[in-house]
Amino acid sequence: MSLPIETAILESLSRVQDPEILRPITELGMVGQVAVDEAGHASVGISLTIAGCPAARKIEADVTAAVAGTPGVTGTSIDVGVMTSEERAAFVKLVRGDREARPQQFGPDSLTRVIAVTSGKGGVGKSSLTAGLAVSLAAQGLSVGLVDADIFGFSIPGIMGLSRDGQVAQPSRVDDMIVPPVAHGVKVISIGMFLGDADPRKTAVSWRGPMLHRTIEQFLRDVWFGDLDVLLLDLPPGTGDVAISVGQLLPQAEVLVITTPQEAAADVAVRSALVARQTGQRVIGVIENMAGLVQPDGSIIDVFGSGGGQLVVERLKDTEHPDVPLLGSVPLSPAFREAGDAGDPAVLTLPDDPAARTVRELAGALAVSGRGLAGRKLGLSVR
Ligand SMILES: Nc1ncnc2c1ncn2[C@@H]1O[C@H](COP(=O)(O)OP(=O)(O)OP(=O)(O)O)[C@@H](O)[C@H]1O
Repeated sequence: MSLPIETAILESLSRVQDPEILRPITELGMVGQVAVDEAGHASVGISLTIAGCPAARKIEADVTAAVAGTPGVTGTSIDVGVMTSEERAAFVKLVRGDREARPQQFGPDSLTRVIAVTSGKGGVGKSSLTAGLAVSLAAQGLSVGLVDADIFGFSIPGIMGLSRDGQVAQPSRVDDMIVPPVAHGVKVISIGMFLGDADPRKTAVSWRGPMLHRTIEQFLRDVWFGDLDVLLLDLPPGTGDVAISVGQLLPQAEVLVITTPQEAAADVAVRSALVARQTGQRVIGVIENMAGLVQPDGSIIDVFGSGGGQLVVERLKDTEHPDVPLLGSVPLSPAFREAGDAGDPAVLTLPDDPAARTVRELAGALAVSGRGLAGRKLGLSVR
């Protein structure tokens, strides 16, 4: 016996996801009346959270395609409306859960693995590798968030393709819930998204410590990330206020240290790792970036020398921390840089590029290394 056509339409709509929340619109209270006349013409009502929300056009197009593609439907009319304030409040509660019961999204009891990426010097490729790891982890099916905590030097929107010609994607606001834009399957938040109409290429953020702390706190508290497998943070280079705030707010975070092969970069990278340790965070390894450039004839030029990654590892090892692995060495690659500058992460667009391949392999190793559940509260109770 075939399903009533209205049920079949709902079944089709259950495969339409809200592009920011990443859940089916049928679960989010966004589908209203579904009616089909005798000729097979379907009329479907959908309710969006706010008028003109960035995701609206995509939702409408996906709904139209899903309804039109349902067997038996001969025509479609989609009625797009906006939720009432009560419906919106119910939506926020459904998505975010009871806020009072869960005030801190990434507290020590959270099951999300938090990885902060640090470096000593600027320009060593920390943001590029953080973005590459995030995109690769998402491509492996994990639910991934990315916080650009490099407030003064934010570059994540550009690398993730969320900033084009001075226009940065904005988060949606549903009541007091801030919904981050999604790029390449990763939920991304950056101070660059809160500059209003200002062109981020010509705008500087110059804040002192308390303001920086509040911003990071707000990113972690008020931005809705949903249940993440992994949250990556792109820290500013060095050992400043943000690194200390992140250490205080996320003492359970694991820390990845990025360095170049130069000794001068290695020295400062060690210092930023030591600050992370002082706040209780665990250094899970070192990645050397901008290592040997492979020439067309197969020979390798060590533009930035060699050995910096190993040097950082040796200096971070002591009796209390005997295992600090050198997780990998990412070669210099002009194509990797061009892809990042264009906002098209090389890990997706350049499968054979040696740098992109190494970053994907590093993400694969991180995904299986997990931080484990030993010694952690799981929030379970015996009834
Ligand atoms: N392996 C690589 N090969 C070639 N270019 C690279 C590589 N890694 C990064 N780059 C390029 O180097 C430049 C600096 O990288 P990125 O912005 O990621 O550094 P950063 O350490 O985050 O700097 P800052 O902390 O100062 O923002 C970018 O143009 C990036 O595309």
